[in-house]
Amino acid sequence: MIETKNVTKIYKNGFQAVTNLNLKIEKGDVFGFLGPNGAGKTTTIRMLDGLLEPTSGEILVNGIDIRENQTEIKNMVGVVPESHGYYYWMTAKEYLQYFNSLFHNQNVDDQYIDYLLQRVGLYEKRDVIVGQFSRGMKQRLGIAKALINKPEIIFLDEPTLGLDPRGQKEIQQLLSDINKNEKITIFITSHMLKDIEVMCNKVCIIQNGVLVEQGSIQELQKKYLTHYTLLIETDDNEKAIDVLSEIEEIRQIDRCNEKLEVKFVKDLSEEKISNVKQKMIHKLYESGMDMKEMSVKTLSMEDIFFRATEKEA
Ligand SMILES: Nc1ncnc2c1ncn2[C@@H]1O[C@H](COP(=O)(O)OP(=O)(O)OP(=O)(O)O)[C@@H](O)[C@H]1O
Repeated sequence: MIETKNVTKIYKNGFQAVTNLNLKIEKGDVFGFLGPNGAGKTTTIRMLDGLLEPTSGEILVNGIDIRENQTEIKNMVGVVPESHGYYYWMTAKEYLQYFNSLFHNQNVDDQYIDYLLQRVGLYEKRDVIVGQFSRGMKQRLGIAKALINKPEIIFLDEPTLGLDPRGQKEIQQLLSDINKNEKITIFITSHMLKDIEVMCNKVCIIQNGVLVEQGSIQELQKKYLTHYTLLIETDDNEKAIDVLSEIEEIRQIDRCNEKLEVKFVKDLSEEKISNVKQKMIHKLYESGMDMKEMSVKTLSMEDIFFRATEKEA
């Protein structure tokens, strides 16, 4: 749906914020765009939604170069405004009516505006001025604004910034619902890695304007968790370390709070992994111990982010 080919942005002062970026966002994705401060995320999102022109490279939306058919692109894309984009003296309803009037081709009626207000949970507040809205309410209104032209994709730059945990969860839920029910593709930048983990099926990590990783969260977990690792708990973890260390397929055992992190040697087949697990249970049992808990360790988005960005730093 959106593809960038070698997109580079050099600002007027000569600073190169983005270098040869190749992104691929498919229809239906919730695409998480991550990177440390100053990595080039806002620069990229502004180029994708047409607010900033790349210095070189191409941005294709459904195969169309965004420079070639700006009106069509404008109708396909919804942008959630940054906080300073709000019109404080308008009511929520007037605000949406105003943005609707900007889309001459595709004017929708008041009923749709009411529907949108309901969709984002602001119908009861439709006649309250935006200046009196909390941050979370403004963010929800921004999402309604992005949906006014019935877009195929919406862009959000840090949608949960400054929201309390409940507000963050509400926005996560709203965006996930919009993706599933309205089938809208979502492109999101966030430093809240939990947001990304909960919502996104695909992520891209950039650093210093250069792409470091792109793929599904599962693909990245597989890539960065090089050794199959179990988290186990026994009734005597110290003794268990001695007993399990005798198993040749176990490479390392570390204490991890109440648990033990048991790392297997690399490249074991599924069958072999299953055998090793049996061997562990058996050995513990022989030594008079019980396996109280056993689970497979997976990497969090935070683990992946740190590993991906420290490699390049
Ligand atoms: N108008 C500009 N002129 C020159 N340099 C700029 C301009 N805007 C941004 N930059 C620089 O480009 C780099 C990337 O900025 P950008 O805002 O895209 O990063 P970001 O990943 O969104 O950062 P953050 O997570 O802090 O929001 C930064 O070093 C920034 O200082």
